[in-house]
Amino acid sequence: MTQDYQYIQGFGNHISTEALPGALPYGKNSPQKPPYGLIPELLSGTAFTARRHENLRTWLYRIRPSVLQGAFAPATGFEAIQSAPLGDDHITPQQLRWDPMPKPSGSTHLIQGMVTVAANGDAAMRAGSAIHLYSANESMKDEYFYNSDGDLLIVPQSGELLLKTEFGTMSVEPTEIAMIPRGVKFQAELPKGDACGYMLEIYGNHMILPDLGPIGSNGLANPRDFQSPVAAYEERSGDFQLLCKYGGKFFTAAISHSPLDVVAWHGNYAPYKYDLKLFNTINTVSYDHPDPSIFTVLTSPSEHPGCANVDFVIFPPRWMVAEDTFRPPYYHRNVMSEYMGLIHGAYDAKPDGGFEPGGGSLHSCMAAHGPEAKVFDRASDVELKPEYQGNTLAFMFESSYIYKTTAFAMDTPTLQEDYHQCWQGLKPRFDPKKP
Ligand SMILES: O=C(O)Cc1cc(O)ccc1O
Ligand SMILES: [Fe+2]
Repeated sequence: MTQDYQYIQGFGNHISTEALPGALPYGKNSPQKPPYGLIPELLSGTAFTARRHENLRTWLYRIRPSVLQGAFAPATGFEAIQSAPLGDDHITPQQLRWDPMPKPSGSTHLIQGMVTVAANGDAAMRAGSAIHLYSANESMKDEYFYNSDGDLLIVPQSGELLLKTEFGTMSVEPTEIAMIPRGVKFQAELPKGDACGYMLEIYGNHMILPDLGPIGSNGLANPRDFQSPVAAYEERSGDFQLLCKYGGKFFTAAISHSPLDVVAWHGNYAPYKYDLKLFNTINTVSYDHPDPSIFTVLTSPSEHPGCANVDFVIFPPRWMVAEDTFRPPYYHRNVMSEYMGLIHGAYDAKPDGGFEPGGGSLHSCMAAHGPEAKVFDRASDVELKPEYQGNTLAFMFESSYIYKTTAFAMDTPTLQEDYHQCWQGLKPRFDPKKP
């Protein structure tokens, strides 16, 4: 049975939470003698001087400050995790698609089970993003991890992850997503065995909810449905390892206590989770196929207003009612690069095999794509009635910057060499005599 964890509702809130009563100092951040002898520590997610509405920071009240750790040394065993800028060896304009990744053979925890598919921008410049897959079969026990290079958006495809963080514990399962902000230390346990899924590492701006414009004040992902953990701490001593990714490289430091020793915290920089089942899906009730930006859950803005560093978009269960319309996604070429994954069910542009749960596709800048040939034929002739697309949950990481793929992505046997064939049977219907 899934244990219930406690959460605080709301996106971007200034939260106060304490695992022991009175652990938060009253009315000030750094008293000389904080309650319970705790030590205040500030975790900044934006520059001190970031504009107020973008400023993210949290005060942590912990048993030991984070400086109590050994010296970092390079860590091995994480070579599959790559960071931008990637080399140019694997650049291709080709449409790419992959089968699900095989499960690891040996014992593998979450971080050991990560492999990078593509990345753009530059981690050191805090611009762009990386797309990783994970497949794990073991809980992290004596290892804790934090990422200096970006936030981690975790999209489970199978299995539960119990994310024990400095801020408290979150359980995430398929249809839910979790965000672990840059710098937050955590450990992933697997309460129900094997787990796999996708991860978006965001080097650029933190994700926010998209503006709703004429939609009005409600809709899409509603802020109240996001959940941050309540404070929880462990006091644990032993020979542990603090793993860190910094500037694209992995490092490890010895640590003789659990860094998850935060007894209370207050602030607006915190991990959160969200259940995609709660997404309020808005779509046409007349004609034509709206751009998929209508399904944006979260967006990491670039410095160019309206254009994302990277968007997280979903294709949730929904009614299709458009009249006199080719209902599947239109054929298109996009300046934005589109990586798609499938959490469960089938995707309407590629329902006939090849795009499987756990698999992925990449249509990078200007790569032609759209429904496979059979879908084109079917959707061009089908009688248009209201239709519920129930068994589906696909998603897209969509970025302004070209994704470069990794050696893994291009050499893995899961890469489908014949992907482009799915379009080649398409027969033009052009008849100059039939306007
Ligand atoms: O390429 C895709 O399948 C994603 C997508 C879906 C859609 O409904 C419209 C445009 C688009 O890029
Ligand atoms: Fe597309």
